[in-house]
This record gives sequence, structure tokens and C-alpha cells, in this order.
Amino acid sequence: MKQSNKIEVYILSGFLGSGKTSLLKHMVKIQKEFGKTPAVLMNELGQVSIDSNEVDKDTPLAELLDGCICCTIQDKLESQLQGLLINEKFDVLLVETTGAAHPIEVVDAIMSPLFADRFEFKGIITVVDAHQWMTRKELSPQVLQLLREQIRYAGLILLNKVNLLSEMQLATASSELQGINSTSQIIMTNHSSISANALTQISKVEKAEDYSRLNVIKHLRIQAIVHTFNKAIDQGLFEDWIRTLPETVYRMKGYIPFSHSNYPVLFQYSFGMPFYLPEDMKLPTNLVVIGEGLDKNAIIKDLRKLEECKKGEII
Ligand SMILES: Nc1nc2c(ncn2[C@@H]2O[C@H](COP(=O)(O)OP(=O)(O)OP(=O)(O)O)[C@@H](O)[C@H]2O)c(=O)[nH]1
Repeated sequence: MKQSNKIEVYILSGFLGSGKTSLLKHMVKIQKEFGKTPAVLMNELGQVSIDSNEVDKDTPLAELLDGCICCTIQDKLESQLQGLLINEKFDVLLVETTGAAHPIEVVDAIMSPLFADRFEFKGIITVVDAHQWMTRKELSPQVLQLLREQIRYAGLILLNKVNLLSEMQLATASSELQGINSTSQIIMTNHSSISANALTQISKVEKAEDYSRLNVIKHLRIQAIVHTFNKAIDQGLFEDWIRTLPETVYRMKGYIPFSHSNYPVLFQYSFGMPFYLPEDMKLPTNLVVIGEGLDKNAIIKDLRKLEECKKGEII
């Protein structure tokens, strides 16, 4: 089988105190058992890192303190990732998010067009504190909404701290989580202890043909598709292509080499709204498309076609 030499990226999500750092430690161990070299990117809201001591000294670690990767410290994130890529040798990147992070925002932030072609996004693992879930009525509506989003976008869910619940409560919690995300496996854990085998259960997206045949999307999971443009393209044709995309494309961003411009143009797209910003230097012409249930081959094929088309042609 052909081995990809891209760095695999896992995002560890979950509310504050749910067990993400505990999971991180297991993930580091599992990756080493697989013969891989993991690196860790740890994000904390506070100015001082508390959890970084939990990571073995021989594991490359980058920290982002005092803000959330997804909103306030995007610039720092890019320089930390750049630093890791230049100074360390690793083949898996484990990203521990703050409990306040929205998973889509984190995928968006990590898959920066500056180096997205070096990464292969593998999925979001969300840790849910079983006890907190059963007492969630005490949470504010905003926090509850975030908790649901973290569950909804996961490729694998850990229902953690199960020793704190009865069998009956666990069955209830499990079916409630499945109600929010019917495609992800739910694994019951204590101290986020998962086996290597559990990692293989991160839900896989079925082939596009399967979607149309069954007329039902069975496995929804966040994907990040990366395309590198080798040739300049026409902006009008690019915009026509955007209009053909399904609503499940949530984000796009990249540096697009438009035929009318000397340098690639920064392109941002969020829930249907495109935005362009001219750049005054040559940046890597990577486009990242983030969404669910996407047909990767069709998207790459369309983008390749754009590179072959001239203004006025129809793709
Ligand atoms: N009883 C019990 N406690 C647990 C379990 N898993 C984690 N904990 C405890 O819960 C606390 C939080 O665990 P962490 O792994 O640090 O959780 P986190 O999500 O990284 O926390 P933040 O970084 O604060 O968001 C620690 O005191 C853990 O020892 C569990 O399965 N059962």
C-alpha cells in the first residue's frame, strides 16, 4: 500500500476538565507503539501552561498560551507550527485544544494554507465528561451549545469518567450522544484510556458513489481537502465553481494564483461568504476546503480543470 509522507493531524476536543490531557498522554504512547514520532501542540487559555509537564520530554512540544487558537492567536499558531516543521522531525501532530474551542474553528486554524500540503487531517476526537453530561442542565445555554458542537463534529467520541455513573446512566448518556452524532463510535473510558485499536475507529467518509446510491449520508465527518495550484486560474471561473459547492463546505481558505494578479490572492470563505485580499508577495498556492461528506476526488478534479480552462470557458 502507498504510504503518505504527510504529517497526520488529530485534534483533541472536549470541554474544560473532560480528560483531554489524559487522552493526549495515551495518544502519545499509542503513536510510539505504532512506530511513529508524535509532536504535540498544546493550547491553553491561561498565561501559564499547567499541562505541558504531562508530555514526555522526548516529544516535541509547542505551546500556545493566553488565548484560543481558533480566534485570538492565529498568528502565533502559524509561527509555532512553522517552528515545529522546521526544527523537529515528526509524523503525527496531536493538537490539544482549549475546552472553549469550537472544533471547526480549530481545523480551520491548523490547516493554514501556508503549510496545509504538509498535513493530512485525520479527525477530531472529543472527550465528554460523563458526569458533566448528565448534569448539563446546570450549564449555560452557550456552553451547552459548544458541548453539542464538539460532539457533533467528532470522528470519535470518548465518554470519559464512566466510573462516576451507573450502568443505567451510561446507557442514557451514550444514546443521547449518539442522537447528536449518529456516525461516530462512542468509547467508554476512565482517564481517557483508549487502545490503539480504538484509533482505527475514527469514522471514515464513505465514497461519494455510496452517498448517491443510498441517497443518505451515512458517515459525516469533518474533512480538510488540500489542493496546490500549479497554474494560474481565472477568477470568474473560480467563482462559478464556488457556486456549485454543497452547503456542507463550511470553510475554504488559500492563496489563489489568479491570472489577472501578479501574486496569489488571499481567499477566505466562511459559510457561503467569499472574501479576497491581494498579497504583495509570493505565498504557497494551497487551497484548503473544510466540510463534511465531501467528494474529495471530484473537488480536486474540478480545481485541476480550472487550471486548464481559459476565461469564458465552462468547466
Ligand atoms: N474520576 C475521574 N477523574 C478523571 C478521569 N479522567 C480524568 N480525570 C480527572 O479530571 C481532571 C481533568 O483531566 P484532564 O485530563 O486534565 O482534562 P482536560 O480536559 O485536559 O482539562 P483542561 O485542560 O482543564 O481542559 C484531572 O484531575 C483528571 O485526573 C476519570 O475517568 N475519572
